[in-house]
Amino acid sequence: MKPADKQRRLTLSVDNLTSEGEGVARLGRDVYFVPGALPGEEAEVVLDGRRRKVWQTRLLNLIKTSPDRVTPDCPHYQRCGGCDLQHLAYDAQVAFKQERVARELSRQGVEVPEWSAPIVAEPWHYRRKARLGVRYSKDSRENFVGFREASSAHISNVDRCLVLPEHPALDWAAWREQINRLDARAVITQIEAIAADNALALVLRILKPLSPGDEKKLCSFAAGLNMDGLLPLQLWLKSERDAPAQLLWPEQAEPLHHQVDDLALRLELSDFVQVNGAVNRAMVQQALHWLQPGADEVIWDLFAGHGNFSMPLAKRSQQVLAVEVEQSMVDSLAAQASNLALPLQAIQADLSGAGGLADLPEPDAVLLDPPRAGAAGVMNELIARRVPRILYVSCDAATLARDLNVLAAAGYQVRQAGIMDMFPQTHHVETMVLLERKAKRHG
Ligand SMILES: C[S@@+](CC[C@H](N)C(=O)[O-])C[C@H]1O[C@@H](n2cnc3c(N)ncnc32)[C@H](O)[C@@H]1O
Repeated sequence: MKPADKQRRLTLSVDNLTSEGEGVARLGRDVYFVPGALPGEEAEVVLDGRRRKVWQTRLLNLIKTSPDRVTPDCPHYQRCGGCDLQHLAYDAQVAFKQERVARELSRQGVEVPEWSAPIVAEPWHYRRKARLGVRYSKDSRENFVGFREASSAHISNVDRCLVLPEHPALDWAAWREQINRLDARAVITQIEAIAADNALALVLRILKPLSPGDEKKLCSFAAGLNMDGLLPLQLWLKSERDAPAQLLWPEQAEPLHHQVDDLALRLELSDFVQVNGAVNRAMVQQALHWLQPGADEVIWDLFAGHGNFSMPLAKRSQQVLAVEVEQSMVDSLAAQASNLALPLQAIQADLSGAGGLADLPEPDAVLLDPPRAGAAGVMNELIARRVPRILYVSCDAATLARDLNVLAAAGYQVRQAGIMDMFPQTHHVETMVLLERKAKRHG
């Protein structure tokens, strides 16, 4: 890009959104991405570089606005890298996500007979797990507590995050002040919040052990944040990435759990947990309803985590095999199933290949819920085993479409599909698809 281009201002008509929620405009043969602009809007922009034949731009001014535009509620919206769709009305966010997943599947030639109604819940204060960065600036002698900025690795201060639960212990301005009072103000690098159903755990990452004086200050701060009628607080310290966290306050803490399908599922601090409790509960119910696990059936739950799907499945079926790569989740899932005398076997295996599945008994149905990279490593095994029903839960529409395309080529048909708005105010979307193996025609 020539220096003169960098100054170039243009007026563009936005007619679409990228899968990341950025506006798309076309002028002649050129394509422009306009972050922050919506379809139907006319935007004055300045060019910001060219990547893979697409012009990146910076929005200067809106000449015409969309009726779907709303004023973002969060004062940190422009800088925080988190909620990138706050300028779009909530109903329109859901419609955009639905349209985007449908487009992705249809581009891969995957036919969906009918889309179920999206699963939605409260669009704010839904997030039960988040990690905030903490940084001490020697120059200004102040602490920053917040999220990483959208366009850099900087931590910008956040006072309150509107997608986290409303709780005094999640007042980051108060934490900033508190950390500034500690001798160890430069030693704390991160705060992780985990809002379970029975307690709110905050885990402070520290580079060095705290002095007894600092520990005392933190304990009395935590005690002041613990109020009747609110989730009880737990304060933990974690010194190294793989070291277990140590409880600092109170002296004893209840194990964390969250409610799914009448089960209080045990949650360890490091476990993966679906971030939106209400959407998760509805998602698990929909999965059970669509998959219809039979009492005499063998079900595989692949990428099982801490048993979000496999424990409810094990209440209904003869045998559930839950496969997960993280040994800690496998161990705690096995212990829980055994305590409740549920017919669940937890198996540690890396599913980037299908080796771990070779010795498992034939499944009547398989539920899989992989990370964003998808489940390419297990597709051939599912096809070779001629699994009759497959329920695929995905947080990435592109890898979902890729994997469904492989299953469709092997004779699977989509029976039901629907999106779940697990991450309101962001462009992220969760999708559930039920597939069945087509019966072979005879004669
Ligand atoms: C999207 S989470 C779903 C977890 C669980 N189904 C739930 O609903 O909470 C994906 C899970 O896959 C696990 N995972 C990631 N890569 C894996 C791999 N290569 N093999 C097996 N499990 C893997 C992660 O540890 C995580 O628990």
